[in-house]
Amino acid sequence: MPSEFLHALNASNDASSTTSSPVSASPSALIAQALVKVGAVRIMSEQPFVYTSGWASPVYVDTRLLMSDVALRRKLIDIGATQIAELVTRSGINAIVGAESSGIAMAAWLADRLDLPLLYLRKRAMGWGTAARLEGRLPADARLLFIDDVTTDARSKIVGVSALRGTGAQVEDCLVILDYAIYPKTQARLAEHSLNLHSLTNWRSLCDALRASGTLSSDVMQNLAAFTEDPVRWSVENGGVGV
Ligand SMILES: O=P(O)(O)OC[C@H]1O[C@H](OP(=O)(O)OP(=O)(O)O)[C@H](O)[C@@H]1O
Ligand SMILES: O=C(O)c1cc(=O)[nH]c(=O)[nH]1
Repeated sequence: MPSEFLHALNASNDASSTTSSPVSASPSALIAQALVKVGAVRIMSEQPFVYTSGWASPVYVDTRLLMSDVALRRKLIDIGATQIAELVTRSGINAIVGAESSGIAMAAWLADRLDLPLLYLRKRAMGWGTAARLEGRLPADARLLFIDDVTTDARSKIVGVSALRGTGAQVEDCLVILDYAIYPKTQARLAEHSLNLHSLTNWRSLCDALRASGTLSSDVMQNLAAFTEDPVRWSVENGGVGV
């Protein structure tokens, strides 16, 4: 992560920065506002962010900041639990798996709220056998919901879900806090692996929340618009990967 960035909005302990949300705001808009409010949306100043996957981007969303704000975290869990409760019942999901590292806290809170067993999936194996990346105990006839913080192109979700399926568990659903939902071929990639991606918010909702915050200059807004329009081209032109 580059050292220079500006926070998109003041941190949440600045009570004067609190803005009321319209009663009709969608869950996606509410989560986006919470991320902006907690200062989780970082916009590049000089150097682009380069994600672990190699994409260069003008934005980095640190959803982990929500962990430390009790009121916003509760709002996140309320919305997340409401959104997935029906899916859990309908699909017979009987355990939740968090992705190391940023998915674990969210997975734990949701598992607790929904009275479901919790496991987490390591990035690398520690131990032996098909469950070497998995911590916790799978229930019988495991049917899992995989939870992570963010998705760009979904490649790491597919790798994670393949590992989970290798244990014999059924996994058809994945939940993230933020799905950028602008990277090409993501839907086709998910469909090819029979994986449904559910998200609590997306980049377009975040853009709306950023715009409403009134903190970004027109140059920054233009740069974000170019990224939104073509994130692959933006990445390549700024030293990141293109596929
Ligand atoms: O490939 P995608 O599905 O689009 O998702 C991108 C993943 O990359 C990041 O995690 P990272 O590997 O940096 O791990 P972290 O959770 O430890 O930050 C991010 O938190 C997502 O988990
Ligand atoms: O893809 C990533 O690595 C990534 C992007 C982002 O905005 N936030 C994050 O935590 N990870």
